[in-house]
Amino acid sequence: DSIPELGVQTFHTDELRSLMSHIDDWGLDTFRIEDLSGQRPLTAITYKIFQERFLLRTYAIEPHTLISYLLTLEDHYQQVPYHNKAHGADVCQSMHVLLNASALDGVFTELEIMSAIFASAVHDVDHPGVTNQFLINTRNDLAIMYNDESVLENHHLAVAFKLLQADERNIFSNLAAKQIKTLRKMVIDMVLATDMSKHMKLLADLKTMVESKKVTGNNIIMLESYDDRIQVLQNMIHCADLSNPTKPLDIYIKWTDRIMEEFWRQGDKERDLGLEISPMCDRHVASVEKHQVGFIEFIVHPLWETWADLVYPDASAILETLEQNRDWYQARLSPPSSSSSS
Ligand SMILES: O[C@@H](CN1CCOCC1)Cn1nccc1-c1ccc(OC(F)F)c(OC2CCCC2)c1
Ligand SMILES: [Zn+2]
Repeated sequence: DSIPELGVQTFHTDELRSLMSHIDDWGLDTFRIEDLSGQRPLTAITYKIFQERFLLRTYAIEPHTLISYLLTLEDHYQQVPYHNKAHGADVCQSMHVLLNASALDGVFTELEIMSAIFASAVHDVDHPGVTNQFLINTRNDLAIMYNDESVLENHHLAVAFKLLQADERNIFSNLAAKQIKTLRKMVIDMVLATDMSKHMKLLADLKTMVESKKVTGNNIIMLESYDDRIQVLQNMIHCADLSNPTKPLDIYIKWTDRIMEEFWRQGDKERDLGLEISPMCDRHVASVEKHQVGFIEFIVHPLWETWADLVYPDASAILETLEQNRDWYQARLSPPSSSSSS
C-alpha cells in the first residue's frame, strides 16, 4: 500500500502541508500538527525532517520502514500530560532548527545530524510521567533494572533500540557496521545527557567551550575531537528539551499547563502512598508563575544565554522571546502583600 504524501492519514492534507512548510521555523505549533495529523505529530514531523534533509536517500532508508518505525515509536510514548508524543515531536523539530544555525554550517556530518534527529525523536519514549526520584523512592522495577542511575533515560534508549530489531522497522539496515556503531554511541550519549542531574556539568563545559571558542574565517565553530562534537550535540538536545519557555507565549503556556498537571498527578500518587510530596507537585499549594520564573532564572536562561553566545547571533531572537516570557510570568506574580514589605 502506498504511503500518503505527508506520511500520515489526514482529512486536512492542505492545512497540514501548509503547516509542515514551516518545519524550519522556531515556534512551529506542534499542538496544531497533532490535531491535523490524526494524532501523529511525531511521525509527521520526523518524516518531514528526514525527507527535507534527504536522509532517506543518503542512507538508503525505505519509506515504509521509516514510517513503520515512527508509528511504532509514537505508539510507545505514553498518554501522560507532558512527556507524550507531542513533546517528542516538539524536541525533534526544535533540534532540527538548532542544527540549522549558520555558526554550525558544515560542522556536523550527515551521520551526526541523523543521530541528533533520531535521538530527539526517541528521547522520552515510554516515559511514565513521573521523575527518576519517584521511581527510586517507590523501588520501581525500572530503578531496580538501572540501579538508580539515569533510570528514565536508560529506559528510553533501550525501548528505542529494541524497536529497531524488527526487520520491517530497522531504518539503519543499510548503514555500514561502523556507521551503526557510531550512531548508537552518539544517540546514547545525547539521550543520557537529557537527565537533568547532568545539567550543571553540561552547562559548565559549554561555558568553557564558549570562552575558548575557535571559529573559522566566516564565524563557523571549529570542533576537533569527538568529545567537543558530542558535547555540543548534548547541549543542543538539552536546549531543545528545555525550549518550552523560549517559544511563543501561547505555546509556552500550554506546555506549562501540561507539565504542572503531570507533576500534580505525581504529587497525588505520593500523597496516596504516604510519601513526602515532591517540590512543585502539590496541586493544593500551587505557585505556577513563581516556579516558572525560578526555572527560567536558574536553569533555562543560563543555558540559553550560553548557547546564544556559542552560536552568536543565531539564537538572539530566541533569547529575546525567553526574556519577554520571563517578564510576562514575573508580572503575573502576586505583588508582595504590604504586610510582608513592612
Ligand atoms: O523539572 C525541571 C527540572 N527541575 C529540576 C529541579 O528543580 C526544578 C526544575 C525540568 N524538566 N524536566 C523534565 C521536564 C521538565 C520541565 C519542562 C518544562 C517546564 O515548564 C514549562 F516550560 F513547560 C518545567 O517546569 C517545572 C515546573 C516549574 C519549574 C520546573 C519542567
Ligand atoms: Zn524531554
